[in-house]
Amino acid sequence: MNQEVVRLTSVVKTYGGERNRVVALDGVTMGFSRGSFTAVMGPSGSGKSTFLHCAAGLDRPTSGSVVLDGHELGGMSEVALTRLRRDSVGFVFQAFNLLPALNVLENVTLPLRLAGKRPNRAAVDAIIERVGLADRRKHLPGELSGGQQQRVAIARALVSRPAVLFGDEPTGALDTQTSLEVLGLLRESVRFAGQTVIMVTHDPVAASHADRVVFLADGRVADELSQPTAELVAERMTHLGAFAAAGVA
Ligand SMILES: Nc1ncnc2c1ncn2[C@@H]1O[C@H](COP(=O)(O)OP(=O)(O)OP(=O)(O)O)[C@@H](O)[C@H]1O
Repeated sequence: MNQEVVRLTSVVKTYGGERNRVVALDGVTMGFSRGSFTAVMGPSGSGKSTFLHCAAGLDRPTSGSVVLDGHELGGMSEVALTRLRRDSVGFVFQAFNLLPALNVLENVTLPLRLAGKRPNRAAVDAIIERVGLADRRKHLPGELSGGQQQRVAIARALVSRPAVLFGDEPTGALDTQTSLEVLGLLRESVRFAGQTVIMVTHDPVAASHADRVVFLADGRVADELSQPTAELVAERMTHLGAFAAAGVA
């Protein structure tokens, strides 16, 4: 089934006023099917974060439409939007954003408890097991490695069974080996649990774990790659001037 979970149509997002207008997204049209893993790449300032915020209902486009999990976000009230984000969206950031005084189990179940839902013990245990932290359930974040903390954040994002998991540089703070573990976990959640993942990254190796890479440049979709390899992704990025501009290549 190739049902779309997120669709952006002609999305424009501008910041500033008459005199200092910045066009962050300049007519982006893009769909994401259920159970797909997409990486979003592009040079610095190309609109990746803005895209993520608009697609996830954290920010409203200036014009155009965003449909998330069957809901057109345009006409929704703030309350309805908050509820939709809570029920349909999971987030994983570069910074793990765990609560330091809560243990693994408490951090993972926090979104459910905040939503007034009683956590299903078996389901929570299963997700903690899936991220490989069954023997760390009572540990505090400060007692875990960076990779383990990010795995807690992923478990927390997945526990409410979101329609989409959004990642904003989820491996940005991790070393190469730990990044691979975290990417493997995301890949697994797509392959075996049918999770939809949309991840912004600067790293061609991270992007190569996705099914598809979408390249943004100047707020527009500049290119797309299916079944990417790190080499092909790096080559496309070089074409977009990303690495040259960043002084990487
Ligand atoms: N709150 C804001 N106010 C004004 N301009 C903004 C704001 N947020 C982003 N921009 C501008 O919009 C454009 C796109 O920014 P965005 O952060 O989406 O890019 P990005 O691709 O995520 O960049 P990076 O890779 O450096 O994080 C940039 O020119 C940026 O300066």
